[in-house]
Amino acid sequence: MVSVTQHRMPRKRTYLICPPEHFAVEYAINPWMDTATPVDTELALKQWTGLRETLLSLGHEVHVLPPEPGLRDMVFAANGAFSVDGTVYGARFKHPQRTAEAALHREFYDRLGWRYVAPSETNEGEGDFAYLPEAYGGLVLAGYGYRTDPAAHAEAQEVLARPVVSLHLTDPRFYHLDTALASIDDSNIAYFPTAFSSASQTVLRQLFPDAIVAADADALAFGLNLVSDGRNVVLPAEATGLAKQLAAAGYRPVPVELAELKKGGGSIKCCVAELRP
Ligand SMILES: CN(C)C(=N)NCCC[C@H](N)C(=O)O
Repeated sequence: MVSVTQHRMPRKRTYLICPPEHFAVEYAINPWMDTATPVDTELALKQWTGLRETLLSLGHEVHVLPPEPGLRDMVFAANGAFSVDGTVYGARFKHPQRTAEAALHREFYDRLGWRYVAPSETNEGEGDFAYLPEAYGGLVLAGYGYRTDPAAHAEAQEVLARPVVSLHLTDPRFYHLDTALASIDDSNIAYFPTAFSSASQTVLRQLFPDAIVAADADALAFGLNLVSDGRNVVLPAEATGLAKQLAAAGYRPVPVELAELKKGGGSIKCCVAELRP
């Protein structure tokens, strides 16, 4: 019998998502992508619609970015920017196949009237940046090793005026921070230690002694590619062990099936950008 120690309070969020109407695997820029494996775009769209309905049913505000023909990975909306307190640090994609997405995200924030800062350094938005508003007065965690250049961490710190902690990703299967680490509420995280260098593991242990540590099977099921409102944790249905750990810690796991998008190397969090006014 699991004892729940705490009742977690949700906080209403605003999200940006983009339908996988043009999703396909026509190039391979991460170890999960295989151009020989066919993609069922209709199934991807059906699963994505389930994700959208789940976010709405939890009471969140959801904006939809129109997809652009030819931009196969645009469904992974989290990579388009990173915002904190109404300031948007724009993305600059590493791979040319995704470069054009950044301007479409910029247009979205311009329409909202948010302050948008164009980056000089390569960075893939919320794929490699996470924000914890109540940790240490407001802390940014940032990944590097595969996509985002460490120089972008210093740039983000200047733009967002929040301390940025650099974390070194060392396993190519976990090529973005959000494949290996997630904020589960405003001050705590869940993560998969062995995706990080041993020095970064030490830093994470020091900063987050109460973190939930994911097992290999859940991390490989992209279990950490989750979206949490502080109580409801929307995570891939395959990550059953992590769901149990979260429930034991007082969170409410909300499993969602999104397996078709895993063929592109992403899951729930990759599809959901959080807008922080
Ligand atoms: C959690 N992840 C990895 C993301 N935040 N984004 C997914 C990007 C997938 C895309 N094919 C790419 O390789 O860029």
